[in-house]
Amino acid sequence: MERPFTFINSAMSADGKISTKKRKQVKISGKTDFDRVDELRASSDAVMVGIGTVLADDPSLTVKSEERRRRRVSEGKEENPARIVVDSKARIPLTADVFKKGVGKRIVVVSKSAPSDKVEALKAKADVIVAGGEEVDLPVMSGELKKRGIDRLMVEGGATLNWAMTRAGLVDEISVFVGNLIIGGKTAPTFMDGEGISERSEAIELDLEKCERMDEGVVLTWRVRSSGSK
Ligand SMILES: NC(=O)C1=CN([C@@H]2O[C@H](COP(=O)(O)OP(=O)(O)OC[C@H]3O[C@@H](n4cnc5c(N)ncnc54)[C@H](O)[C@@H]3O)[C@@H](O)[C@H]2O)C=CC1
Ligand SMILES: Nc1nc(O)c(N)c(N[C@@H]2O[C@H](COP(=O)(O)O)[C@@H](O)[C@H]2O)n1
Repeated sequence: MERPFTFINSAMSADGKISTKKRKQVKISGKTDFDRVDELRASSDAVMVGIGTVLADDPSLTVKSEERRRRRVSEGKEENPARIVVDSKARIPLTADVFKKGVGKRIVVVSKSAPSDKVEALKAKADVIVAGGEEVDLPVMSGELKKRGIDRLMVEGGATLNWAMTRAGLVDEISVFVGNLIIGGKTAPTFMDGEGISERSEAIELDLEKCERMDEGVVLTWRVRSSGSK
């Protein structure tokens, strides 16, 4: 099934953590990197996060630069890319910032196990896609997004969704800002959590595309070697 070109962008500490042991958001990126991320959002058709990120950070996922929002409008697009939350059980609060802030489409992807009253309530705020039985079926979701005209999809975490999307062969490219700090803590989320591998042969292979020094850190861009067919 056809799917969007999909890339993950994240910011991690030098020891691979993306937030604290209390799952509290930390500023890892510097000013230049936040600007790079804003451009990535502005040039995408959609920005996606998992429900864990919404519950932890309550992000708005909007394009911050007014100039970039204007550019999108001059190209016939909405000010912000579609904002997508992967949320099997429809746990997203109706008051989440992703609904409150900025103009543009919202999509919540739930599974059949989501309570129907909450799904109905969400329909007033977002386009609701149902994919999968217990948890969201990510390949089905990707196909549905493509059908809705999403050709370029940016995934902004968190740890569980990054792993699940990559393991499912749905990710083409990964960029990660590695900042000049150590967070530590064995329970702090890492760039990719999920189930992980037991053997080297199960590893997801990458090809390094670019390595640039930025702010007080570095941005690494990788191609995923054997991602699923588009
Ligand atoms: N530094 C950075 O760039 C970023 C850091 N974060 C941090 O990441 C943490 C949140 O990460 P997580 O708790 O791992 O949550 P997450 O944002 O990865 O969401 C995971 C949830 O998605 C749902 N889900 C639905 N279908 C799924 C499927 N098929 N496979 C996997 N998950 C599915 C599940 O409920 C799962 O618990 C927060 O602490 C946040 O601050 C989040 C985004 C970016
Ligand atoms: N790129 C990047 N660098 C950091 O240092 C970060 N802490 C994050 N966090 C991500 O940004 C989201 C916030 O988005 P809004 O500003 O609310 O639009 C947050 O949820 C993380 O996904 N990213």
